[in-house]
Amino acid sequence: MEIRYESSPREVERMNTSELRENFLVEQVFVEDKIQVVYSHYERLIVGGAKPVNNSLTLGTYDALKSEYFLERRELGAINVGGKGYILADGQRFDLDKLSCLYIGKGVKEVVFHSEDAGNPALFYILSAPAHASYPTTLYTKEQAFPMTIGAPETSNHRTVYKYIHADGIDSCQLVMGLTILHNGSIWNTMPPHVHDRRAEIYLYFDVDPAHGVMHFMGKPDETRHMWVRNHQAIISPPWSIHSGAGSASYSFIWGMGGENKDYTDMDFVDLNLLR
Ligand SMILES: O=C[C@H](O)[C@@H](O)CC(=O)C(=O)O
Ligand SMILES: [Zn+2]
Repeated sequence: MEIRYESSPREVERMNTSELRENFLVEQVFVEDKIQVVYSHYERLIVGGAKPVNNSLTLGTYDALKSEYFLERRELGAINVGGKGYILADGQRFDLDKLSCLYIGKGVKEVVFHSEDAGNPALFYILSAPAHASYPTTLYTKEQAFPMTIGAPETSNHRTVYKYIHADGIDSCQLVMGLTILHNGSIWNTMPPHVHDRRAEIYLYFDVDPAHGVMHFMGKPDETRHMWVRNHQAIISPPWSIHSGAGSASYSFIWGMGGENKDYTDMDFVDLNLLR
């Protein structure tokens, strides 16, 4: 498991492209027949992916956690961005079509990821946060996820937001998770941008055409930086940073957070005149 430490706004101001990418971009989330994870010291979020193809994949624990099993002191959300699959949580089976989300609570000892069809494997995106209590393991399909359409074609940010794990959705300790689908022809996510110093956020870009990409913007609103991001890559966004992107074509992304509250609407919007 790779460990990523925090960087201060002062450090980020001085980073060049490769330093920004080393600190904030996760280049490979899905590796065939592996569970791949990165431990971020921002809110101690663990981000990663499980891509079972020829075998099922069991979520083991990691040295850095000093725990008997992964979810001993953690909770986890998994969203499938690939073909049909299922997850066994202590033996109980949950089927996940593309864009279904499974929340797995603290205390579940065995988590196993399966694909239905090796020819079209499931891609389980994983986000996990420390947890102090156990909430029920719960599945939401995309249809259950409170779709909300925002933005407009005129501003190239027309998009539908699906909220799965949050204050009014699936219960959790601190994990918040959902996804956003850009409408055809719209390219901007989270524009106008916002910050929420109470929560760190992690993005996974998906359904990005391989011939295209997304320019992702981060940094303090008056000190922005950018990174070119491809399909199935993740971005770690510090609490003080904006997180926004413009694609060379439409795309989708999963957003997930941990921190002080689970209130999706708690965002401090940035006046576009103040961006630098
Ligand atoms: O804090 C919330 C997250 O940044 C995302 O929900 C924003 C988003 O999906 C969007 O505006 O497109
Ligand atoms: Zn946000």
